[in-house]
Amino acid sequence: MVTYLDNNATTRTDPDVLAAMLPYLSELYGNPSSMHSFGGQVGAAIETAREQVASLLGAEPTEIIFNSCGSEGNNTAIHAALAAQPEKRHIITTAVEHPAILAVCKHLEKRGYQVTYLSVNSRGELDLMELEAAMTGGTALVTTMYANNETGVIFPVEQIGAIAQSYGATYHVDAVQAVGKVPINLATSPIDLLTLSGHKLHAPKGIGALYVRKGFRFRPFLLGGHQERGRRAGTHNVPGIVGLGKAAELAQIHLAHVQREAELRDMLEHGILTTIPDTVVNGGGAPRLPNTTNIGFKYIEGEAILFMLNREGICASSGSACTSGSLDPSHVLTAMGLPYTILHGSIRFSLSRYTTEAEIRQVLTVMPEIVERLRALSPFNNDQVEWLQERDLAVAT
Ligand SMILES: Cc1ncc(COP(=O)(O)O)c(C=O)c1O
Ligand code: FES
Repeated sequence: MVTYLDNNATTRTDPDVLAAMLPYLSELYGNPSSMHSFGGQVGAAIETAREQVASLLGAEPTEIIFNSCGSEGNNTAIHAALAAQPEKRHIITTAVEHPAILAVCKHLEKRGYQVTYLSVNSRGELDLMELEAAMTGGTALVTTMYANNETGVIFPVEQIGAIAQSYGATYHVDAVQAVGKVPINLATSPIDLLTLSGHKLHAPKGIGALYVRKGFRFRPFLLGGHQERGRRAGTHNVPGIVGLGKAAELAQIHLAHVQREAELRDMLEHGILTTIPDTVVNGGGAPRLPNTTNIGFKYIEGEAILFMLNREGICASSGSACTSGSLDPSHVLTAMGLPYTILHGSIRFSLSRYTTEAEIRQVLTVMPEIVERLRALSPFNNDQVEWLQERDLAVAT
């Protein structure tokens, strides 16, 4: 068994979710769009799932569109917001978004759109004055994450939405990391569009949903059949949808106990910071998700720590799974203006409701020795540490 502390990359499918899905992978294989009642009974299960997801978000079932993943939700939301106000050609986003937002924005810049990338401070927080200053009558869309996948830092979405609304811009929130970890009530919020992804909340991979506020002039992204009331073509992923519904129901129950995850996360942070010198929690001073910690270990490479942890059966990450194939430092930590040694020596632990105290103790037992060994081996000998400290100072100013 592994000690799995990479839940922001993906989560284990809850056994109850799997059990709810199984009939739809076997005997209940009908197509919900068919005229016969064999397919129709499957349609009823989809509507139950829609209610379950809506309930977790404080939304109405008709405001939920099922799709394939968070990336699809983000692409669709940007497309829909621009189509709703085609005369407006300006988008505001942040420098720390997931690639499923940033890559779309880069693409749109090539197509003539103007994109503003809001900066963050060293704690990963936005400056709402910078947002206000960037807003114009030509701003079609403000799109920000709810919580950052690498640091867990939470953005003030209600305030951002109020500003967007006052300029007549659509507000989209990438809530892939937030749903199931913090309470969300869309009934009373200025959010127009919101993305979620099943595999981050104990449903399987390949299922997601987009919330579209009632009355929003929505244009579909995938064209074809009339599924999802003409808003997303493609035969329904019935088992995935049923699983997402069950996962949403369980997440709602779990939200009441999420404090336990925060306590284990704090225990991990505190243990590392007090036993290992030259360590820092990235985004530590900001409001954060209860399950995430991103810790910088100065003078060593994050990848080397991950390698050593892996040999102990411990799964962590150096950032988002999408970009971890590259050795470039994280764009999120870079945007926070962190010094060179932290940029290269940071790793993320992300917990879930399955995380146990014994697992946290295991990490706390092995970590000091791993860091000590790597620092002893580090090409940054003491002279270079001094050189790096100078470089950090130069970068920080
Ligand atoms: C903040 C954020 N947005 C979007 C995504 C993409 O979700 P999916 O993997 O379902 O496409 C992720 C997943 O890593 C994420 O963390
Ligand atoms: S989709 Fe986000 S890390 Fe891969």
